[in-house]
Amino acid sequence: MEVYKDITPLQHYLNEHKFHGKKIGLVPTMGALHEGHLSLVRASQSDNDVTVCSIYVNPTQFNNDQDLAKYPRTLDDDLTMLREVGCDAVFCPSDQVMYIEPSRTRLLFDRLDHIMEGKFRPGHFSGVGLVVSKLFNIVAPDRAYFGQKDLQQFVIIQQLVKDLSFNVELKRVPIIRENDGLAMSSRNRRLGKEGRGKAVILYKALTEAQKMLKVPVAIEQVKQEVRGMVEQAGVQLEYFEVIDPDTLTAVTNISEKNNVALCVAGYVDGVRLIDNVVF
Ligand SMILES: Nc1ncnc2c1ncn2[C@@H]1O[C@H](COP(=O)(O)OP(=O)(O)OP(=O)(O)O)[C@@H](O)[C@H]1O
Ligand SMILES: CC(C)(CO)[C@@H](O)C(=O)[O-]
Ligand code: BAL
Repeated sequence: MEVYKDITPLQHYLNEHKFHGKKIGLVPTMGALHEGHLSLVRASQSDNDVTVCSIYVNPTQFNNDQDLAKYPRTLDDDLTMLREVGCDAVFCPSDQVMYIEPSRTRLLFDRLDHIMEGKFRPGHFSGVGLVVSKLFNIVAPDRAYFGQKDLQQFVIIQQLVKDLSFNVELKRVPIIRENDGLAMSSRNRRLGKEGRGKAVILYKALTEAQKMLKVPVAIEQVKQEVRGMVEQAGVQLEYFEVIDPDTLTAVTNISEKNNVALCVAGYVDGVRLIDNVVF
């Protein structure tokens, strides 16, 4: 496996493969890898000749200094996992490589970032859009792989690709969960034993809400039940939204919709986690 910290040697490596007509898959991550990330790598491996995984904790998408400072960083273990899964190349740049000087470009996604993650993490999607654009320009992949866990991120990147004419095909990969249903997440590493026990309520609340929505019921009532369940378990609910997974618009009448996403965010002992189900 090739490991690149700088852009030019990575591009030499990629150009060689592109020259021979090889297809390139990109898996952008912030490291502290788990099975969720590896499923993205495997999806890329099955579609492409060469898979590049990027590992970069992007400061411009953090709206909270503590969240950035405490973000788990486990590069040596990450490289071992990627080697084991047979990833071809890793791009793990420093801040100096990614941002030669502080960036000034800001991206707005109109109503797409006025809700959920965008609402509660101001500036988050501007930073995501910026770093993903940089990665697309640096790697110029044929395909790029993102997890459904960050559903809003996926829809926003779809918009970015259309608006900026990036020549890349986006793939959404399903959520990988722990045995009890908790969505795998790098931030789960920050949970203590008690927090880990409480965290599963986010998934339980999503599955309960999904059951409630099988019969005609007011969405507001479902929202109240979810808030009650989550807070009863000692988890602070930030939002629970019922939306169209393709457009992110609020769903008010389930029976008229083919596709619905239930999205949740909450704080478990100070650690912010998100999850969703699409049905
Ligand atoms: N459980 C999962 N299943 C599938 N994909 C996932 C999962 N968790 C994260 N991903 C995807 O992996 C990519 C990199 O995500 P990231 O490095 O932020 O990890 P993360 O586990 O989401 O961390 P955190 O949520 O704590 O920031 C994203 O596209 C994300 O959606
Ligand atoms: C896409 C991404 C790697 C950009 O930093 C990040 O937002 C993530 O890990 O989902
Ligand atoms: N997985 C989304 C990256 C973040 O939380 O900033």
